[in-house]
Amino acid sequence: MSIHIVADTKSIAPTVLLPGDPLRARHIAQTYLTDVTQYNEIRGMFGYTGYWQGHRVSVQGTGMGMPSFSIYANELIDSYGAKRLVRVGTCGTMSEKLKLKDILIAQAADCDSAMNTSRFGSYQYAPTASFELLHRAYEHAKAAGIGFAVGNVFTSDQFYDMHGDQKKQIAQSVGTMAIDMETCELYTLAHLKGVEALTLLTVSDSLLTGEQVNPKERQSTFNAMVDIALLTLFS
Ligand SMILES: O=P(O)(O)O[C@H]1O[C@H](CO)[C@@H](O)[C@H]1O
Ligand SMILES: O=c1cc[nH]c(=O)[nH]1
Repeated sequence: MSIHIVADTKSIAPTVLLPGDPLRARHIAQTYLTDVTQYNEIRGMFGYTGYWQGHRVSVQGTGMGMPSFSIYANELIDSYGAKRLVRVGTCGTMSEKLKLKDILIAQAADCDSAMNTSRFGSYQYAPTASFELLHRAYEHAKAAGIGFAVGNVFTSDQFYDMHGDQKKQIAQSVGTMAIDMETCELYTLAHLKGVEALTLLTVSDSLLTGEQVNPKERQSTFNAMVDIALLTLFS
């Protein structure tokens, strides 16, 4: 048991999928897993454990932003023994190479959050994915013939940012492809705690054109990302 996840120690698998939206956690559990049990409902941040093709896996909603994400990732690792964490999220594209509904396999995360400044001071740490998971995700995405790219994500503290245009320009100048709000914390914690981590992000909107995936289409595009995540983890 931990403060924000109230579950038996053994009720969470060592491999955990992490969507921001707890309803996406429920969708993944209902669509992909068998023998599912719901282990958490504290604060509506649903968590489930079940089996995918015989492999035990959990899926835990994390909320939006690094502070919320960090609470769930810390507790999953420290109190429940999570060893492989894969974020299955959404992002806004900032690159012509990454279209609506494509998937970004995030190799590293830029960040404007104060969390790593408070950890590392002026040392500019580079939060990166686990190479092995990244490499497997790349192979599976290529074999699936889906639209995807491997590149950096900018993890921002602010969805509505008065300096958003300026930050977008900086991100684009260094080839960073998309924006989310959690990956920097996932990759940092994974390195600090010696576990494996990867982020896959479906492009839900474009910072270039203002287009958005409509809610009906969202589910099927999320499914392509979850397929890649599960194949990456278990085959
Ligand atoms: O769809 P999720 O996984 O929540 O990810 C993205 O969506 C939220 C913003 O709308 C942020 O959490 C961002 O990272
Ligand atoms: O963090 C996010 C996620 C999706 N789209 C955005 O513009 N930002």
